[in-house]
Amino acid sequence: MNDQAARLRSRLKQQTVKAEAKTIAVASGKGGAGKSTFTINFALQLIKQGKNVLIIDLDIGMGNIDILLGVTPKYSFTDLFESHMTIFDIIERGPLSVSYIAGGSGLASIFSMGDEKFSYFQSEYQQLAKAFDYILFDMGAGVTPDSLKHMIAAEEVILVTTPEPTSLTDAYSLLKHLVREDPDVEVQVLTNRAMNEQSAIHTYERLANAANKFLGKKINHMGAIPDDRHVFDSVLKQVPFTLETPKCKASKSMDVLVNQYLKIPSRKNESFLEKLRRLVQER
Ligand SMILES: Nc1ncnc2c1ncn2[C@@H]1O[C@H](COP(=O)(O)OP(=O)(O)OP(=O)(O)O)[C@@H](O)[C@H]1O
Repeated sequence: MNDQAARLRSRLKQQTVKAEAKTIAVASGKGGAGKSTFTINFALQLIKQGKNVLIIDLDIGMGNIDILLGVTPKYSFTDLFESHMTIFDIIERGPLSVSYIAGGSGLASIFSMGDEKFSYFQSEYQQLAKAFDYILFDMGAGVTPDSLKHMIAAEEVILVTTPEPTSLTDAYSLLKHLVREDPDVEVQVLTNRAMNEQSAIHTYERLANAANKFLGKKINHMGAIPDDRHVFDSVLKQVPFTLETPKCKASKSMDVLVNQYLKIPSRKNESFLEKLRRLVQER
């Protein structure tokens, strides 16, 4: 066990009984909507509010959380299963000590893995859920049967879309799949790269009206992040924009968004692990 893993474990031991982490899947229909950029900056804003946050990159093969964080991951979930490392051994740390795990193919195959591996995963994940307040899954773009199950196992899906019609159409298509899989899925829409507030509201309303009319589904608006040149610049520098330019338009909107988000009461029925277990049994 390395030093970092030992420190994480000891932090866990010092904690008294604490509610389990809220597991959130951040997804988008179309690639490039800003899902990874949002995930990182959302995590950092939550950390600034005193929360412990872990990001798990599930964008297999195309994951770019590490690049955006400027971190080179040594391990991934594959090492958990193949090399029998513990979950705390494979966690990397980024800015503001944000925790990060590269998903690798290890976690993607969760719905087809054997009982022994799944049972090991459950016991390790249980520890994660006790050590963190939020666990954010950065989902890959596109839809597979396994990624859909993964998303509905999460307590909430944050659906990132831009105002572009192609992004909205793909977001609706993902929503349709999610609702088919689980009509009760909790969805928060994040409008990214909005030119102004009106455009953000219009984008959300188009999606919400279609969801209501054709799927009978109510979705929520989490908020909007404007299109901001500082976001692009921060990606080039590999420094998250909320750290690089905390006063820019996009950072200010993240402040508002996170403050509002933390006021929403959690609607927890079933934990991620409970739901995952149920979905694995149904396979
Ligand atoms: N609010 C914004 N303002 C300006 N540019 C933005 C904004 N959000 C994202 N971008 C730009 O869009 C690019 C793509 O963002 P990001 O990598 O987060 O998308 P993604 O949805 O995770 O893509 P993929 O699914 O393909 O991994 C970023 O590199 C950044 O330059």
